[in-house]
Amino acid sequence: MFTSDLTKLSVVSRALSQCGHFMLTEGYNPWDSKLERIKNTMGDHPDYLKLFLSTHNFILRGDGALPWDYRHYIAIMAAARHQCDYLVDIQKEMFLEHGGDSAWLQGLDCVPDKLRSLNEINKILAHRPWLLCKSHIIRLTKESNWSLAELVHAIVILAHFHSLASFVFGCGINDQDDPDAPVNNSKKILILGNVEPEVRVDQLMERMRTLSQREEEFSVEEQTQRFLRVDHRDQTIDIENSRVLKQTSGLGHFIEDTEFTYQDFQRRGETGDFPTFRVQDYSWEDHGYSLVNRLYNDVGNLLDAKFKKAYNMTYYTMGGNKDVDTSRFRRAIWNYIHCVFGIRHDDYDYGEVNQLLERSLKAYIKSTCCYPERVATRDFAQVLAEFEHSEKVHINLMVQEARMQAELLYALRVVMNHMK
Ligand SMILES: CC(C)C[C@H](N)C(=O)O
Repeated sequence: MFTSDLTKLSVVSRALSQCGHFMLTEGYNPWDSKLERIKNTMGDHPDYLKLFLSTHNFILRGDGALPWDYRHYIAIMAAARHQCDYLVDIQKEMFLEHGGDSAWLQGLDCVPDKLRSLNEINKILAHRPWLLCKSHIIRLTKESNWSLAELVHAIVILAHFHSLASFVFGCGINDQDDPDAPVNNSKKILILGNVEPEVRVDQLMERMRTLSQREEEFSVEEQTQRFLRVDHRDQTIDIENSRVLKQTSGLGHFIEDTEFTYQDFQRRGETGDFPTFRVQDYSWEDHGYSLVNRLYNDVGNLLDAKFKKAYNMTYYTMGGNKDVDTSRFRRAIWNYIHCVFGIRHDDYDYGEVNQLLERSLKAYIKSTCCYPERVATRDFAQVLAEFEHSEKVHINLMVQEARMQAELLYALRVVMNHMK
């Protein structure tokens, strides 16, 4: 074993012992060997890992409205939406270990109606969270007997496992043993076509410097156009994604309506039915955080710490360069992820996204967020050739957290409207 591996292992075990607080459940070790891959990959970023484990253990093991078998089954439903057999297998084991009825593992037809009724919001939150509306909440609470506390717990588990599936596929954890592994009987097609870097790291750093010296102001109209253009220029990303073979998932019994997938923001704009979500009107800090804390113990604090860490984390490095202020690059990534889910930060100049994120990086990020099951291990290896491995993992952590926050923002805004 190399010294760097040993160092990594010791930070991972330190992080684990520090969050033991949530793990002390009699005779229970949630970290079976399969989860080693996630821990080792996240172990590049030990401060983040610690916060991730605290939340993960809390939503599965801590105080909360839902019984344990429900928690694991909901996790299975969420991971199955993205065909993530790696996470589904782990959660199936845990479901059985905690007294779950093995008949339920035959599929949604065999679970109580209450659990099955979550299928609709699982699907919507995973692929088109902007479609969620009050009537979904009313149906679940009135017809299917969900209390709001139970429902918010379920929503947090769903969002957590959808975004964890993004991390698992984005970092190539699902098929780590064989990068060309056939997934669900079909061969993955690489999302990144030509992977020659379009922008070299030194050019990128130069662009960041230029942007930070600039003091241009744009009209509101121009700002809106820039937001709309971010994704418009990259319509081909979706076309390429739709070319990827339709997979016949072996997990189809845990989900319904398998054809329902992400729909591009731009196309949504054309129908005009779903306006942009403006963070100024409903933000995590001012609204989501306190609402989730109110309905589900203190989970808001855990989530908040994790979001902040993922957003602010920096080592001031970029592809072998030191002392680099990377904040503009990281902000462009975070805001681009929100943008693909139709979320806009009014005070941000979206022109920066197109200047700082090359097309292949956008394709990789968008696919990891919206179609994680189509991302192959080779995509991780090939994207951003000049960057360090740990920097690519860092980007995947941002994908995971920004995506989770986007899902929660849509869901919690609807819950708030329902409570008015
Ligand atoms: C995503 C990476 C380029 C982040 C960079 N290594 C930093 O420390 O800020």
